[in-house]
Amino acid sequence: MQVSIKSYAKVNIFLKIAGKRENYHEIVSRFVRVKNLYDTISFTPDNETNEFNLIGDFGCKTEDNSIYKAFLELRKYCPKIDAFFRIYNIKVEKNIPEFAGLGGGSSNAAAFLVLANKYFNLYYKKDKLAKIGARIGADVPFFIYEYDSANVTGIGEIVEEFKEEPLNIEVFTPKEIKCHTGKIFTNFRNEFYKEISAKQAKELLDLKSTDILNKLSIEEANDLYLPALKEYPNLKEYAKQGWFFSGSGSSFFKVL
Ligand SMILES: C[C@@](CO)(OP(=O)(O)O)[C@H](O)COP(=O)(O)OP(=O)(O)OC[C@H]1O[C@@H](n2ccc(N)nc2=O)[C@H](O)[C@@H]1O
Ligand SMILES: Nc1ncnc2c1ncn2[C@@H]1O[C@H](COP(=O)(O)OP(=O)(O)O)[C@@H](O)[C@H]1O
Repeated sequence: MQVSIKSYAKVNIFLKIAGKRENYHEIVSRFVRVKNLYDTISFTPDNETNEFNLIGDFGCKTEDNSIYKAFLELRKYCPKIDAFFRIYNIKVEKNIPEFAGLGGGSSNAAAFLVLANKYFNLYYKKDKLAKIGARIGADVPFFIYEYDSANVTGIGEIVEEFKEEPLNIEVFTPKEIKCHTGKIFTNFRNEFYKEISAKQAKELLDLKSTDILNKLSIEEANDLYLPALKEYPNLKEYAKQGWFFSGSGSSFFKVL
């Protein structure tokens, strides 16, 4: 019986905005899993609290944790997990930095759903798990599908596998800069707003990740880079030649 799972980080090879949807923005993006950066989530049978017990080095309260939110969503479909998680802990070995544009919270929620689906023999299809996951965070559906590389559109709910050779990605996260996604989108909307055309979007979505990075500058690849730089000017110090910016930051990455 599988009792643990790797919860990978992602980077956005490119991230363009295609429009507004209420308080959110529609994205056009290539997501790639980072195979050498992951948390490990395990179910361990030594919970003596008789209540939901999440163990790990998190920067937020359990009630705000994406894994707890995923547990609450899944419990609506499968009430028996409530009793199970009074006896079992959820233990997380945390390696992915938070507020880093690496999708750690979303990845953890998705990994929990994928592991629970197997552990409890639920046999939910990926599409159903992705719909459950989308209620927790925009990037959760991508991680549910477990693709190495995918085109992600909408507000993260449309995920299409992109077949390409596996990429070896190096990530650098400036420790002292914690990027707040909401604030960066607000900057984008107020001062940097632009939309990618359907034609430009298709061109990027069809290109291999390495070709995209050879073609675009850091500013061109990620529409949130300049709004992030406005909010956190120190980011500039880390923007070395050949490095790109992931999500709403603060991580930079390059393909080795
Ligand atoms: C833009 C991405 C790309 O991967 O950035 P990172 O979080 O990885 O940096 C993600 O889709 C982010 O997803 P996630 O981090 O789940 O965003 P949320 O917490 O749901 O959103 C925080 C806030 O950012 C804004 N927001 C978020 C996503 C989106 N597509 N449009 C938005 O305008 C909204 O104001 C929202 O209230
Ligand atoms: N399991 C989790 N792991 C990491 N961060 C989490 C988790 N659950 C909730 N969060 C919260 O999510 C926010 C940052 O999300 P995260 O996914 O780590 O970064 P980013 O959105 O930059 O990719 C923070 O407020 C963090 O405390």
